[in-house]
Amino acid sequence: MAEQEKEAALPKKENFSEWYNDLLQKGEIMDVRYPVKGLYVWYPFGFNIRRNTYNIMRELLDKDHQETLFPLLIPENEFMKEAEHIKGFEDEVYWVTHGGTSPLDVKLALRPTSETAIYPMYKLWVRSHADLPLKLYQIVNTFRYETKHTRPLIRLREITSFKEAHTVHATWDEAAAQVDEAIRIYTEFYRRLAIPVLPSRRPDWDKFPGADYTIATDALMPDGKTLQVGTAHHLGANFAKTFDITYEDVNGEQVYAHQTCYGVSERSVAALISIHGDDKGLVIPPEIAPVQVVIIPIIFKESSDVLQACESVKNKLEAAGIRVKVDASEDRPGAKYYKWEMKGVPVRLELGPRDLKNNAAMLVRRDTGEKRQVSLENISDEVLSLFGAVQTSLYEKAKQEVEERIFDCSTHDEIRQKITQGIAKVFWCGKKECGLKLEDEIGAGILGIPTGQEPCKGKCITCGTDADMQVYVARTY
Ligand SMILES: Nc1ncnc2c1ncn2[C@@H]1O[C@H](COS(=O)(=O)NC(=O)[C@@H](N)CS)[C@@H](O)[C@H]1O
Ligand SMILES: [Zn+2]
Repeated sequence: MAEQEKEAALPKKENFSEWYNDLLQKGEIMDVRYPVKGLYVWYPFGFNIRRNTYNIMRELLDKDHQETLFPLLIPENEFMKEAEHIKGFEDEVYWVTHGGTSPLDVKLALRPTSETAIYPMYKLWVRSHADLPLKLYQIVNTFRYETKHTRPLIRLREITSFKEAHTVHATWDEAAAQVDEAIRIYTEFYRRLAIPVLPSRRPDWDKFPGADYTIATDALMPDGKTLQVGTAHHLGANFAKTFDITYEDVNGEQVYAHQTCYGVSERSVAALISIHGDDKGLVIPPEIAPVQVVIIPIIFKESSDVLQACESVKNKLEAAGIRVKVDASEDRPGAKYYKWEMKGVPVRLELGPRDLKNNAAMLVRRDTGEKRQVSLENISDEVLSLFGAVQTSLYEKAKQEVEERIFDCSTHDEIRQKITQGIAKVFWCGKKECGLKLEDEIGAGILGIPTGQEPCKGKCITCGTDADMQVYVARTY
């Protein structure tokens, strides 16, 4: 990568938008200079974070899903089969109309999501109840001609890391259970990234096109807006009827299957950068950090024994499976601290001649800045247990920040005021006109009905009749 040119300092995190955009560059996550709007380029360091992040997703899914890969191009006749789905995507889909200079007889959609690529094949693959449940996923790029403000990692026109799972079940209830399982998997996936998420059922007017209902997981970003970081949809038999996906049940009857689909994108990386980062730059949870420990030799005149000691500590840590780097470059130690703090390396070890004598090092924790002398005796165990402590501390800190920014509100003014900081919880009777009226009143959306909510009693904020649920209201990305 080009030398760290002397550039302006990273903006303070409280100027979240500028901080975020600048950090993508300074943290070598994504280069936004690609000459097509909404398309961005992963730096190798950022791509390494993406790889570690999606390895966790694969670990969780591979327990009872299988990964596969479907074509990118979808023929118009397939894409246009499911009416709701078309309505939801017709303004966003990119079309390929030519092969070379010859026009195609059937124009081809670039997948915005893959239902209409996969389900014609599911029709061929699903024959009997013995084939069910079928649980496949793929991690691909998808294309959506987003007309709202595009943003790297948050709203792209080429979604580079679209993990989409598509499952087929014998009954509506089994598909419903799978939607719950998908949300459980996402909640665990985000816990591993030290990100607390809020699962909620989207209001019907906000569900996925062609779905019976949608449950989403939202993360609360530092600017008080929520980011939809994962969604699970119960598709009922809607697509099965459109694509004729039936199976022979135990009585030899042909029965329509019931389906789900659930997706996560690189918004997962956007959320971890945004929630854990600070004024010095990235703070990366150890499990997904490309470099987990950086060793900085503190060299005076004589250097070989210090460098040797750094190398032996590196070998020791690597033997314990830790991703380590010794920065023996010509930079001053201070410049090195700045660089690796910007890149969010969880642990720094400073090793000088004095430390050699005591077989010790100065250990600096990136997330809290805490510095302490540690013995090099069992440095690997020390560092590994510290990783656990950092993970827990990042998660607890983020969880507390969310809990402090969910507010019970009973008036429109209160909601308007509180959603500048976070999420409002208001009573709603569940009637659509009340919900839409509320959204118009405050100029923000009903995020959803929190899943697993305790029964509660109150008055609908719009019509004043009895309400037994409180919904989240928030500004969203
Ligand atoms: N333009 C975009 N840029 C980045 N991420 C996006 C974009 N659009 C959607 N996402 C992410 O992708 C997830 C799944 O997208 S979705 O439309 O909600 N659902 C589907 O497409 C279903 N087929 C499940 S895979 C969303 O929850 C959101 O986190
Ligand atoms: Zn009402």
